[in-house]
Amino acid sequence: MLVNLSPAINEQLFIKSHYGVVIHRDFKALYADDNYARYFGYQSGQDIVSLTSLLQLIAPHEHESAIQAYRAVMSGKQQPGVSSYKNIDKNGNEFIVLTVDHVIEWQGEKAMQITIIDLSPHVETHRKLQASEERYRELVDGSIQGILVHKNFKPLFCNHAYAQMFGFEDDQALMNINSILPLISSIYHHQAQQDNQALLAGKKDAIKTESKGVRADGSTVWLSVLSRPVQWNGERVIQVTAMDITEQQLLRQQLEHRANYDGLTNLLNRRALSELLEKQFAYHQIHSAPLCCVLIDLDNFKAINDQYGHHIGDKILKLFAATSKKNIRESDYICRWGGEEFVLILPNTDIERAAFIAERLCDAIAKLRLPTGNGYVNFSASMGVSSLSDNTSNVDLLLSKADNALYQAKHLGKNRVVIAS
Ligand SMILES: Nc1nc2c(ncn2[C@@H]2O[C@H](COP(=O)(O)OP(=O)(O)OP(=O)(O)O)[C@@H](O)[C@H]2O)c(=O)[nH]1
Repeated sequence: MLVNLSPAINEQLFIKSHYGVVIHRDFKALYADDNYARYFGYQSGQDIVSLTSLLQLIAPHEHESAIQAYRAVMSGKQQPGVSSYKNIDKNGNEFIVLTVDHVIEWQGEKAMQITIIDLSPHVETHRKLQASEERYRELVDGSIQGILVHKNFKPLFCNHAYAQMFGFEDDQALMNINSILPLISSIYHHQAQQDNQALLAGKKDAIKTESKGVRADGSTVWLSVLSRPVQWNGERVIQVTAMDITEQQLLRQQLEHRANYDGLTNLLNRRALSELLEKQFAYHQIHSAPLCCVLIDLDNFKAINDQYGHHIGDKILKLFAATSKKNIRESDYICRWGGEEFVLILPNTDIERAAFIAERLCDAIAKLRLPTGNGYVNFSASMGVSSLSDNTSNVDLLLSKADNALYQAKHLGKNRVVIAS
């Protein structure tokens, strides 16, 4: 396009412009406005006109392409257009400008008019955005909460805390994996997939869960997780915020264990068994299924304690517990009822079978020999067996029937099993 412009019009048009304009022939400036001059650190357009060559303002490695483009456009081989150049100001600082070329007539001859557009406001905005992204990154990286963004479990972003929580060397190592599903314990996969779909479909705003994670070395980590949908490069994806609650979880498990298990024998304690017995009793009554209970009392325990000491008494209690566990099924329950008294619960077991199990345990106990500092010690147990029948209306009755049978076993000479009548 050939545009005719007089120097006066040029002056009026460009002097207050946000663009800088230069007109040149073979890179010798014929005219430059003050804006153009200022981009390059000069005072006025006249300073540019005084330069030997405009190539001084272009990065040396771009000289050749600038010259070729000039020749092609001036000869009509190439249409004038928009390009970007790396320019150099008076102080040697490099900056990138957008240039728009026009072929014009200047004082009767063709010349090249270049309008340069100052990209610095955009560059500044970009720089500020980058700075704010860096601040965000610092904030996120400084967070003790693990933060991860994923799309259908493919990681898009994660902070140091998240990578560390899962035992990765750094966040990049975690970002290299294709899916975070292997970092979730398999029993939680189905739930994780359902939650992911519900969040992406907008059925839920956020989901808070506790889940078990698998670290890079295969060990487990307990997490409190908040998942919510976020926009990420124009896409709806999931942001996960996770807290490592392994310590709290272990503490909770320990407290739960302490509340339900006896500290010495690690058998269920009386409180836990009372609850369990109520449930079993109701279930077996409803389903008319056989349920038996065996009350067990170690014989002459006071004498053992007196003769060998309390610590040997404790060892016997532990040995009894271990032996009992070996002699019952997984579905049976053994509990320390108190002192040297124990209760065995045998679900879905009729009285004949229960008597057989009790006899077998009684024999096994009687055969045990515990070494002490003063030779070996033998011990025995007496047992009373009761079963759920039509006239057993509650748990207490089931236990008291077993207790009566146990009393008879003691009365008959101990180290024996008596079945409640
Ligand atoms: N070592 C030890 N002894 C305990 C523990 N709990 C209860 N005992 C003791 O168990 C003994 C039970 O004594 P008794 O109730 O008289 O019964 P026994 O000596 O076994 O007599 P029989 O039941 O008639 O055979 C008491 O001396 C309690 O101190 C315990 O945790 N460890």
